Amino acid sequence: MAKNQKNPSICQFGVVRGVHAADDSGTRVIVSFSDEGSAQSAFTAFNGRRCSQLSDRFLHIRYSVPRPSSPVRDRDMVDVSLTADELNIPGLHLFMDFITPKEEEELLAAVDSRPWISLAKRRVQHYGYEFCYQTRNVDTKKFLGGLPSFVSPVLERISASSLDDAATINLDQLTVNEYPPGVGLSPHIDTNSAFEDKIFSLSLAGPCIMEFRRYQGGIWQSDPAMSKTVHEENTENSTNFLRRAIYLPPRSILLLSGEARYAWHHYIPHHKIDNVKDSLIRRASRRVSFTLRKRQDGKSIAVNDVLTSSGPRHTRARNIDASVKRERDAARLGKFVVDGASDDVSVPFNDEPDHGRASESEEMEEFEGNFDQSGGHDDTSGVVVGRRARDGRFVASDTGSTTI
Ligand SMILES: O=C(O)CCC(=O)C(=O)O
Ligand SMILES: [Fe+2]
Repeated sequence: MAKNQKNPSICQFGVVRGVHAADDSGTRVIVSFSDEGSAQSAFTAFNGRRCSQLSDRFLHIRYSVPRPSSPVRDRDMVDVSLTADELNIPGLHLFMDFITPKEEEELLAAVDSRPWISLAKRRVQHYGYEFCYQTRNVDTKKFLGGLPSFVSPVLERISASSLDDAATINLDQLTVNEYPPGVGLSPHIDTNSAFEDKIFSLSLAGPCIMEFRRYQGGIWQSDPAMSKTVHEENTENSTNFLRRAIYLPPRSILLLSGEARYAWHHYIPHHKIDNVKDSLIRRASRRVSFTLRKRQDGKSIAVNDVLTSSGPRHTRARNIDASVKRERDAARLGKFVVDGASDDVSVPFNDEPDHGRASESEEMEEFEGNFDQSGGHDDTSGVVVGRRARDGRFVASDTGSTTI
């Protein structure tokens, strides 16, 4: 903005560290000052005023300030892996481009032509068996019929894949989840007694990251002879856990089995933007996932399946028969033996976001939110919008300027 009589120059308010387009619309620009006072002065001078160089149109300005990084924020950061090898959780596999873009389109069209069930924050569809969110179990009385034909190509590909004994898995339950940007899933382990070992999750339409937590004290043993006494503990309040995260691009399929399925809680952070290898990647206008599972046939017994009580943050362990469970699980799956913690105590499955610490991506989301308020939402899903500098500041991808 040139200096003239009507419009002062932005440079007169302080050191400008960068000016760059906020998006492709050509109507929004980000000006980065070296300090907040300068931004505040520029805001006061320009906001709501006409701009002669823009045909006397009004300027609408908002500004954001990076939060200082704190120990809490550092703790919140977790490196996001791009491959299962890098993530290094036994039993977890990620296959890129499992389906083609055309197949993805067809799957989305198929579910969009069918009725969605609206939960608090996201929409779902169930096929095969209905999943009950109160009990976190399938309702065996509600057999909805075989899986629909639109999912057959996916099932065939799973069977034909090199996955361990994939051909023998008769997947019979499908949950379709649709997540708007900013909506994730709380930490949980899919109920043991409801589903068999292998759980597949196909990502469509947009990316997200999935995080994993393994509470300390547990060791995964494939040798049943190494059985130990299992004590119960509510892991919900424990902060003593390992964390890992992996990036799930659209058209990839994730397989959780063994340790990954039983010993690690998985969840999707409630982010609009994910920090992946120091790139900030915007979530799409939606992410749709197909979670494919095999219902337990009732012969296997699992214990400590967690039921959600009336309060969202309370869990209740259903102790069926720990010794039977240990034997069966050991024989069938290997054993997750825990010193001082039960193996299947899950944080309740609910649809509400975690109201915990703000994550470093959420800081960026506040910034992002400011632009959303000023209108003109563009769906630049999966687009790298910038990167996170070591000192915690957001750096835009095109100019390298620090935004305010
Ligand atoms: O959306 C996903 O990929 C995961 C869904 C999930 O974890 C579940 O339905 O249990
Ligand atoms: Fe799950």
